[in-house]
Amino acid sequence: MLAKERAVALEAVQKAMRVCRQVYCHLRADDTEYKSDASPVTVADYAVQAVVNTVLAEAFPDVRIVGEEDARGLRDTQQPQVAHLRERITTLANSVLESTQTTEQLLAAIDRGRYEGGARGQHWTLDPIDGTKGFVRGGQYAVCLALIEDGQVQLGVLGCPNLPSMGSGSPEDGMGERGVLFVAVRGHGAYQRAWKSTSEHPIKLAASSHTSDMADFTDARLCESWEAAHSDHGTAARIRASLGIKARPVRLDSQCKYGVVARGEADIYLRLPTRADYVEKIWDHAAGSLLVEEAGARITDADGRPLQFGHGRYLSMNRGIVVAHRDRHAAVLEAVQAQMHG
Ligand SMILES: Nc1ncnc2c1ncn2[C@@H]1O[C@H](COP(=O)(O)O)[C@@H](O)[C@H]1OP(=O)(O)O
Ligand SMILES: [Mg+2]
Ligand SMILES: [Mg+2]
Ligand SMILES: [Mg+2]
Repeated sequence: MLAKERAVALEAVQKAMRVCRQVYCHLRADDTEYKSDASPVTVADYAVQAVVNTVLAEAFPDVRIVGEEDARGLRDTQQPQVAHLRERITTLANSVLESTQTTEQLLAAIDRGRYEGGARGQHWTLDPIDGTKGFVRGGQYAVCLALIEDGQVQLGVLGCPNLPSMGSGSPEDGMGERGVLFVAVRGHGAYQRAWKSTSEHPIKLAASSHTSDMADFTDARLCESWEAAHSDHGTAARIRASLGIKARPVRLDSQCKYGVVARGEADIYLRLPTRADYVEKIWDHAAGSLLVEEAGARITDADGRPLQFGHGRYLSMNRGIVVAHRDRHAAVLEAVQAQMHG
């Protein structure tokens, strides 16, 4: 069951987490730049994509990768900031790679992520740091790697360096031992494991239906994006009220939200469109979508359709995300549709 792909993906994400830990809360002003869509990208995003793509290419020489970042902005060495970024990326990536790579080799590795994806065959998708805003702000973030075959996610690995291990404090409050690795293989369950050593026994995960009474959502816990620009918090509040949910929402950056649903710490994840022109990217959801499915939850878009990963780099056939335990999903979706189209 994809034993080699699983082992290589875990090794790549563990190395990536070590890069993130070196930079997290130690970002320098010139470690971050802003892309044409005004979204941030840091030396860690680039270094992680270089590391993961290098590890994948060593194991699978003709590997195809749909990665969020590319090296176009890193080639004009006349720019002082570009020279700084190249130097930091090279130092960070080589601090975790087995064999030292030149800057040019690392930029070429970053650019291995330019595959366009599609409905046939096998490719990986990587968000080197999902929730870069959270990473820069000191919140949650995740390294997200998935293997897609004929448009269906078969393997997902989420590295969450700042998420508390099970039950040791809330993801929001910064207490307790931190750092977990989630892994799921289609048909073989969802697991959480320690991220530093692979020896510790993995914990099998199960999403929560939160109460046996299927009609009662009073004690349900809902998670959503920290960033109000990324998910419609107002409509989500109306949906919570219509379901009778009492608790305030847990707001977290990144695909960590899939992890807390998979391990039963949240019951519902809603991601409601804020802009008509925004299309979700496959790297923002592939790994987490399999994790929650293998933990017993159901994931659809806001129209109740399965996520479609076979249309290239974007989830162009889907709008919004609705995740809940498979026995609760229909009732949650009904409440979503009533508020979105009511
Ligand atoms: N308008 C938007 N709607 C949904 N997601 C968005 C929007 N703008 C950015 N994002 C993406 O949200 C992701 C983080 O999710 P979360 O808010 O749950 O932490 C980022 O990958 C970011 O993509 P990008 O990095 O391209 O800006
Ligand atoms: Mg980004
Ligand atoms: Mg992302
Ligand atoms: Mg990203």
